[in-house]
Parts: sequence; C-alpha cells; structure tokens
Amino acid sequence: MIQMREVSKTYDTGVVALDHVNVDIKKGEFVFVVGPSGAGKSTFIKMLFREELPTKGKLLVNGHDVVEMERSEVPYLRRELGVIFQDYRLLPDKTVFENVAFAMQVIEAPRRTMQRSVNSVLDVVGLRDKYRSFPSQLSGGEQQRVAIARAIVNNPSIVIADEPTGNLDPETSWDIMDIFKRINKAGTTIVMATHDRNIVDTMKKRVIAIEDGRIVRDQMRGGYGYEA
Ligand SMILES: Nc1ncnc2c1ncn2[C@@H]1O[C@H](COP(=O)(O)OP(=O)(O)OP(=O)(O)O)[C@@H](O)[C@H]1O
Repeated sequence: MIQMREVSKTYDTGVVALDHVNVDIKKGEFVFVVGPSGAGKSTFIKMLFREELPTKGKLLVNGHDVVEMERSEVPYLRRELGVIFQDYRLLPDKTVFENVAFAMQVIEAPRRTMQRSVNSVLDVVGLRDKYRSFPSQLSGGEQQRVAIARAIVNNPSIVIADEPTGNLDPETSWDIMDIFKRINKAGTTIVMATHDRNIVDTMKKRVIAIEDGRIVRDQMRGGYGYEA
C-alpha cells in the first residue's frame, strides 16, 4: 500500500529532510510517525500525497508511482487519500455541509450520492446537527471533526494526518483519536505524525521514529520513546 525505497529529500536550501528512508505500510495498519521538531515527519507525510517529491528513491502509494507519475494522474492519487492537518484548513465562507460536500464536488459525484454521503460522514464524526454552522462558529475539536468528515467522504483507502491533535486539549484529542480508531477498524490505513506522547503510549500501534531524516526505530505496538 505504501512502499518507500531509499527515499531521500533535499530541499532547495540544501537541508536534507529525509535520508535513505525505507518503509512498508500495509493495508489496514495504524502508524504513528514521531520524532523531534525538524526531524522530517512533515516531509515524510507530504510525500505520501505528493505535496513534496523525493529527490531520490522510489515511492509507491496505492500502486501509484509517486515519483514517475504524470501531473495529470495526481488527482487520481489524491482522491484515494484523505489528508488532515493541524490547522483544519476549512473554507471559512462555507458551512459544515458545504465544506464536506466540496470534496465530493471536486470529483463530480452525483447530487443524490453527495447528500447521502455527507450526512453519513457527519454522523460518523457526530456533527450532523451542526451541518449549517460555519467554521468560525465551531470549537477547534468540532472543526477538526469537519476536516475528518471531509477527508473520509470519498472513502479513501489511506488517511494521512499531520499533527491532527496539535491544537486541541487532551480530552478533545481523545475524541479525535476515537474517530480515527473507528475509521481504522473499518479497514482504512492511518498514518499520523504526532508529538502527543500520551496518545502514542496509550494506543500501542506501530511507531516509526524519525531523527535527522533517518528512521531510527520502527516498532509494532510501540511507545513514544522520547523525553518530554
Ligand atoms: N519547504 C522547505 N524548504 C526548506 N527546508 C524545509 C522545508 N520544509 C521543511 N524543511 C526543513 O526540513 C527539515 C525537516 O522538516 P519537517 O517539517 O519535515 O520536520 P518535522 O519533523 O515535521 O518538524 P515539526 O515537528 O517541527 O513539525 C527541517 O530542517 C526543516 O527546516
């Protein structure tokens, strides 16, 4: 499902953000990506949806060759992925419903399917009753739940999240993690970069630790493993 072979990323500035990374992630896995600030976690995550390209190495995501693919193929890769960010990235002048529906309009889903799917994912994240609200009228946790609904509405096989609980208090963070757990139980692969020690230590999932652009640990049922 995700295969990185000797992947390196050097930015234009000369910074080596990833250095000969090898990883295999299988369908249905739940993977935390941890490491100190500047270690290369976001770069790792961004390569999965081709926001950044490796400068060396091979990367397959869902069978797509991310490095060699034509630009015209990129939307096909992205519609198989759901991406979630720390800062939610909702459209401020659209309602909850419209924010989620927008992700389906982009792939030109029929109207009836769209209505049904949007309602169904708003149920999954527990926000059906807020469908007419605007992002500014929601708490941070609610906004992140809208972002998750938007990310899963097209049934992605992989959900990729970069610090999704980074702006949330511990209790709200656990609400978000409960949604991720449910999505994962339904078969979706989850790859999540995080600084949240408590979440990683409690959930006991696979942990990929990156330091200075290198994988220094790849452990099933792992813990966070750094000093606070
Ligand atoms: N667009 C860019 N141009 C140049 N250098 C970059 C760029 N993005 C990241 N870097 C550098 O690459 C290295 C890895 O950054 P990255 O954002 O992947 O780290 P991170 O582990 O996600 O950090 P954090 O936990 O602070 O978010 C850092 O040295 C960073 O300064």
